[in-house]
Amino acid sequence: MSKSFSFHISANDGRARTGIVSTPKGDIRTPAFMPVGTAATVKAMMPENVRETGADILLGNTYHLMLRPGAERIHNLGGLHKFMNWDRPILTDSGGFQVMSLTDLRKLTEEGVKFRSHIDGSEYNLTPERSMEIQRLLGSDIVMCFDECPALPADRARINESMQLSMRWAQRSRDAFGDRPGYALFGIQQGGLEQDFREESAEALQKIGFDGYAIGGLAVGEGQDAMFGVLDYAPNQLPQDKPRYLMGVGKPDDIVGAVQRGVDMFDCVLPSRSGRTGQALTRFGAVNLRNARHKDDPRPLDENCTCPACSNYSRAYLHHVHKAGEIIGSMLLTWHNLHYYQELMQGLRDAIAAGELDAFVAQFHATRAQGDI
Ligand SMILES: O=c1[nH]cnc2cc3nc(NCCN4CCOCC4)[nH]c3cc12
Ligand SMILES: [Zn+2]
Repeated sequence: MSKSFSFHISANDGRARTGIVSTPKGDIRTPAFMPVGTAATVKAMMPENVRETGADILLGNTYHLMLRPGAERIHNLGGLHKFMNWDRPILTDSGGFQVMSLTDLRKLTEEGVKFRSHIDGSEYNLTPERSMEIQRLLGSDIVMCFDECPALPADRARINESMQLSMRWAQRSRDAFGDRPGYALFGIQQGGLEQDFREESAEALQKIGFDGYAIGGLAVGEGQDAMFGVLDYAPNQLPQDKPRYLMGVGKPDDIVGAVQRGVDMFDCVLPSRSGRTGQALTRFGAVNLRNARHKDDPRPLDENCTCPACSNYSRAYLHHVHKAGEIIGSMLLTWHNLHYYQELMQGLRDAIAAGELDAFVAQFHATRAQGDI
């Protein structure tokens, strides 16, 4: 186990890279997908089973945990790893994005964001300094800067104003984080869909200096074409020897396209959230198990998948338990979806290492074009 935080790239294929992020809590194979453990749990999954799907790292949400059960409480109980029984790396977001997307009553100033809890209405004041303190109390291994992610569409003036604020907050986050060997602080690039603002943001972040760099401000409704348009240049604006993390992404084809463009780390609620709604994410694309066409189907969801859902149950059973609202329905499809995502990441890592990414991507799209039979 490494005592410090480091990133080693073992192979490149075009702009894509594969490697290892080493942390004192364990290694993270990249390209990596981080399951989202919002309220100290990856919903419907035991942590040992999340590990079984192949996850090296989880994401925790500062906003949710600060409201309930509280950062000081988790700290006093031994920290988030002990609290949720996950002893490998945890990345926590800074809370800013959730405040803006989950609360109505809020006030944004230079200082930070004042808001009322969506749970009990109590008032909070989240600043770069408080966000760093919360993530330290949680024991997060990779801490995210406190930033502002502007809602799109927004005019250039608004995007620039928001990016400049986020850069000032990045400096305050860096100053408040302090010197914590073994723990990492990632900066977050902003700038909307504007290449010049993103360049300016990347330069500002590099001047401050971070252990990794996230690409923020995307997956906020701009659509895949616009997102890929930004990814055609944004990863290259960031240091090539540090991890690049695309926040909130995404669907399997989003991830494949972003890996091709040089992104190393991902997080998204999609595989776990859709697992609870009866949507399976497979090699063939999305399959809605609530659809009546599965009612009498004795076949597995995917005969090539080795997850418990595909190994031991029929489509008919998955259809039944989702229609009946049985808890096992969420368990099985969440497990399958996370297993599929990790299998996709492993396939990408292997393809990059073998210099065969183009062939892998062609096969990925060809299989999806067949659709679900
Ligand atoms: O700039 C950002 N800064 C800090 N956190 C973020 C989180 C983010 N999450 C998304 N998109 C999430 C999209 N999800 C897709 C699945 O359904 C729920 C929403 N975009 C994001 C941007 C940022
Ligand atoms: Zn499966």
